[in-house]
Amino acid sequence: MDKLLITGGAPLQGQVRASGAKNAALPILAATLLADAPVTLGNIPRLRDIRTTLELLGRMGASLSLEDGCRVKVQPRELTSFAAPYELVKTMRASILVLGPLLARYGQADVSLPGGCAIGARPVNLHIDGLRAMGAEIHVEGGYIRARAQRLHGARLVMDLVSVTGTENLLMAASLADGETLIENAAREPEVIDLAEFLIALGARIEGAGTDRIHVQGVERLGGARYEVMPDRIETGTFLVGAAMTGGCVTVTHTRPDCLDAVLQKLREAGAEITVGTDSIRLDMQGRRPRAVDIHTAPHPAFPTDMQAQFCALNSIAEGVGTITETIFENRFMHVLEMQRMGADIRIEGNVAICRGVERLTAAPVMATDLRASAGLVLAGLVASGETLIDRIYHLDRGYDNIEAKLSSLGAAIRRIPGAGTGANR
Ligand SMILES: CC(=O)N[C@H]1[C@@H](OP(=O)(O)OP(=O)(O)OC[C@H]2O[C@@H](n3ccc(=O)[nH]c3=O)[C@H](O)[C@@H]2O)O[C@H](CO)[C@@H](O)[C@@H]1O
Ligand SMILES: C=C(OP(=O)(O)O)C(=O)O
Repeated sequence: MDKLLITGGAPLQGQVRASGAKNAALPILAATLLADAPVTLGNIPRLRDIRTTLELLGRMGASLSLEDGCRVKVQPRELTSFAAPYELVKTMRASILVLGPLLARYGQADVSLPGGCAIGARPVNLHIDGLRAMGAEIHVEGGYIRARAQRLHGARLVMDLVSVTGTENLLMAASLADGETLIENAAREPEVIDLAEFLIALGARIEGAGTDRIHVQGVERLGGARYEVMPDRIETGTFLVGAAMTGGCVTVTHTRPDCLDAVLQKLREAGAEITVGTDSIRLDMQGRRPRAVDIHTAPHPAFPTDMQAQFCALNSIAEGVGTITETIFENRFMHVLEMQRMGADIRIEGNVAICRGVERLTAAPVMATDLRASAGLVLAGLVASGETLIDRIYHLDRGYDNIEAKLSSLGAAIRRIPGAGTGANR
């Protein structure tokens, strides 16, 4: 297994380009199952989850080709399999996203219960309940969701709680269902809007994406389209936090400032000077130490849980005390234990982490436990004195496009140490 070795101390300086968003690219790739004409997708990030998804769709019989590393061409073809097998999707949460499209277009799906980051129980009851309300027969047995439907029909779906992939699955299914669907208490995440815009480009009739009430009028067929995936707001935010923690100055280009309001607000509170352009964000810390901030994660447009670990890292070296309240996932403080090993003064009380900033973290061997925990540890390593060795970075490779090259280009001393049989990890 590959590891990352980071020598802390260098301020991040310069310009870095945001990649396409993992959490938009994955549902959009799943949605190509709905199209009956060629699709070309641009701005696909180079990530392990993307490769897994391409392999999954390929094994089902879909014809996909990856060009220049970031463009995917899909030719319409009848599928030969409607299964997402456990051995392939066990590492990836987003595999659940093929359920809605397979049912809506082919009337059958056998999808392994998804894996992904171990940050909580993460049930998929809302996906299943919604599809049942649209006429599907669904059994969960042997770790698989086995679903069948003649043709899905529209329904009024009231989501018990806000679910991003739940909303996305139901949105895709409703696009080809018979009649009208209303999704109430829908997720408002920008990635849901991106998926809706892609579906609309294919010919879907969707109104209200980005609000908590999405209205879909099912159509008979969906055609082809060319579409550019939105930039990754979480990757963008991660680089900005890195700049804030190291007292540096970084401009992230090819990004979407409008999707990062809550994060930018917290960075300003931490003392950063932020300049927003049309598609760029510049953060200048002018060598200052950040001030600790209070964070409360919640569905968009509130503060994203996927930025929580990075702000935990920031608070760990900030001036003062900051509390972090995690309301989305019940087990998303795994990074705290590792940061404590680096000298962070963080106490966990239920779903609140109370961080008292220390002057300096000290390097230690640490273990990445999930994707954003890994990102938090990388940021901690950038400011720790000495050499931090991060193990199990396959989590990081699921969601960050070449993070060590991008951070190196900003002046960080970071390098990958290939493990035995390497290359396969990335
Ligand atoms: C691939 C992808 O886009 N992943 C993102 C997506 O995950 P994901 O879509 O899995 O997260 P959800 O929005 O569904 O989860 C929110 C909460 O709802 C619960 N829940 C969800 C579905 C369900 O059927 N039943 C249920 O109880 C979950 O356990 C969690 O506590 O949104 C999360 C919340 O912004 C992000 O952290 C993930 O990066
Ligand atoms: C939790 C995440 O990913 P996933 O839902 O794919 O596990 C994430 O992107 O932070």
